[in-house]
Amino acid sequence: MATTNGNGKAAANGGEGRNGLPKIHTEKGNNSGGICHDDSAPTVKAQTIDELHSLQKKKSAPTTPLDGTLGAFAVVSDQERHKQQLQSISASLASLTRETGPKVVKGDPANKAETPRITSHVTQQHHHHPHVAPTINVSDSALKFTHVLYNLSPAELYEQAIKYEKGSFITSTGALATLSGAKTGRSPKDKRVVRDEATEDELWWGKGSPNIEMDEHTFMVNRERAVDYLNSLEKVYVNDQFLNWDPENRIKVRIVSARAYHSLFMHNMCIRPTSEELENFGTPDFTIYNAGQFPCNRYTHYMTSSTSIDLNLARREMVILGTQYAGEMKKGLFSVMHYLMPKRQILSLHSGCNMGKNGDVALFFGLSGTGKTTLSTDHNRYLIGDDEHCWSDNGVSNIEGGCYAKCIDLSREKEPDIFNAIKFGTVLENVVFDEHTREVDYSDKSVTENTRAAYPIEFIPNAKLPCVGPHPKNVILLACDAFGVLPPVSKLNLAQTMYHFISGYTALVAGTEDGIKEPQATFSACFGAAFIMLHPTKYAAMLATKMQQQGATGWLVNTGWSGGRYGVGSRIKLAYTRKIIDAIHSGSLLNANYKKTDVFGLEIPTEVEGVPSEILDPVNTWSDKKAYDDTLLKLGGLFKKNFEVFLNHKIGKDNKLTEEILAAGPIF
Ligand SMILES: Nc1ncnc2c1ncn2[C@@H]1O[C@H](COP(=O)(O)OP(=O)(O)O)[C@@H](O)[C@H]1O
Ligand SMILES: C=C(OP(=O)(O)O)C(=O)O
Ligand SMILES: [Ca+2]
Ligand SMILES: [Mn+2]
Repeated sequence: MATTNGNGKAAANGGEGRNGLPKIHTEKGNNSGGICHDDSAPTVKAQTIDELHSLQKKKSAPTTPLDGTLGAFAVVSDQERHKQQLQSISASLASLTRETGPKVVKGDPANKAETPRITSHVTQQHHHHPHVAPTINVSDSALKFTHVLYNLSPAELYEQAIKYEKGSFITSTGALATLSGAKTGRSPKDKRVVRDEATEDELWWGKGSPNIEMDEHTFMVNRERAVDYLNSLEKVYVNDQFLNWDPENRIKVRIVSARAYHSLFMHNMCIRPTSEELENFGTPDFTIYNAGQFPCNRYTHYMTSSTSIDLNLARREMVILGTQYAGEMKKGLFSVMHYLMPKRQILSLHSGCNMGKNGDVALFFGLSGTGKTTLSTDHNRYLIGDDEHCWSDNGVSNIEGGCYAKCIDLSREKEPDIFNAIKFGTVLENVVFDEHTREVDYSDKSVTENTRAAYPIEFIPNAKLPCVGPHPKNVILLACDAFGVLPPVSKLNLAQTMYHFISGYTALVAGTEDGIKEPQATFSACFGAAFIMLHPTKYAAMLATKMQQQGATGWLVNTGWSGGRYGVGSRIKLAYTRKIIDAIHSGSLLNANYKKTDVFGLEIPTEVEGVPSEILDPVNTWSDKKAYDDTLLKLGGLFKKNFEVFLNHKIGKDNKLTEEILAAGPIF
């Protein structure tokens, strides 16, 4: 027998121990006879290493109790349920051009000890036949098993990601750092929606619409491509989860994906079923096939790149090819809700939402990066959700079960709740970290500026669970104005609220891209045109009705520049914006003194507690007054031009409101 010393050299095990030192003789009993006892506890009862390992894991408790007289019945129905579950998954993965669905089996193929529990072969009559004789309808793909990793836990998904997915690491706070591949943001130009008999009349098509058409056949081509890709893999991840905390309007979603990263992302972002709800899940209302590693075929009709995100409302399916950016899944499902909910007279909102101790609810509308997540995550208020909500006759409900925060320049001081939510279970996308300590450098943009964290909403200490609340009292429109001419806060009347809601203004800043020398205005109807499915005026009319009914107040908050445009002035301090938001919540801003601005005709307060009064009217902060006037008129012109397409649209049935909205824009 030989031991190895610190230098990797074998040391003779005679009178010398490690490093050639004499062996330590313990005093225990008289018979120690030169043997070193470093552990006096009884030894583990295992004959082999495998046996030892098997002691580590105990079976998860079954959700159906197996006791008493119901025992036999429960066992049968449990088994039956598992069989139905697998058949349902096999049906999801079925090729529609060949005879059979894939044989699916639960569990990791790497765990050889796990014998296939039930196999399911969708369209074949007999289920247990290990040797399928190939027929003319069966290709080789039908001969293999597709292993299904079904609703794995975060710990299991961590292990999968770290073992099998390059770029997966545990950070110093326990989050799972991942890479989303070549795409680090959404690809709106690659979104396609099936235009059929029903949707051609229902949906918003044409100029300005996010819905770029494709036909049913092309969808099926891409669907088959995704399904074949997924079935060609050794294993796929399947998540069965819910959307919408309003129990009457809950939607069951199934996400089939090839990466543990995607599975954990959706685990965090959707509503997590209890094990009992999962047992009785049944057939999903909507299914995503995420084959993001596999490109679409550019010879396919309607395809203009190797990325395609395809929505088929009739089939209740979405196919993702050629992008691994996880945000496509959550925002894709949001589009689906933007279609389904208005059909039920429920307004879907691209907004954050929180509630004060007294039950006052605020909505935060805004485009990407304007502050929905940051400002709805407020230590003094209950978080209902950071991004997607429904407003029904009963109040508001979050669509999701998690948050998706931007991480660029994240700091513990400025955003403590988000910072602390980045722990075990959280997916951290595209961040850079120290290779040894695994401490994340949130200022590093080497991979992308759009670094993100996805965490379950309960990681925020004052989350409101269940994520529902009463009718909103304040509707806050966030615009990150890189021109620096919009006031930090303005109080809006209903017509102005609708005008700005339909306009959906924010600005993209220049600097990161070559050639762009000045900030670019973006107008995105309903502060989320990329996700709406109906014409913007449909959502606007619903919002107007609801705000009128509830007497909610509209506000426009500029979270962008002050004291000059981008490059000259600076971004309004988050601390000031928070003070402004506090004053809106408390009601103190409602009763402040106001004056009206030129051009946009906005009501601005003369004082807000904790905010220097001189910044409240942007003209005061510009040293070059001529430049201010020119920039203000320039932005006013951009608003006017953008609104032209809405001039011949009526907002709901109310002629008077429509006229008021048209008059609520800039006047010069
Ligand atoms: N005055 C401000 N108000 C809001 N956010 C600000 C402000 N100044 C800087 N920020 C930063 O802007 C970003 C807003 O992003 P986020 O809240 O994720 O937007 P959204 O959820 O609307 O996409 C955060 O990184 C935040 O730290
Ligand atoms: C995830 C997104 O949402 P947001 O930036 O609004 O948080 C997105 O637009 O891709
Ligand atoms: Ca029709
Ligand atoms: Mn957000």
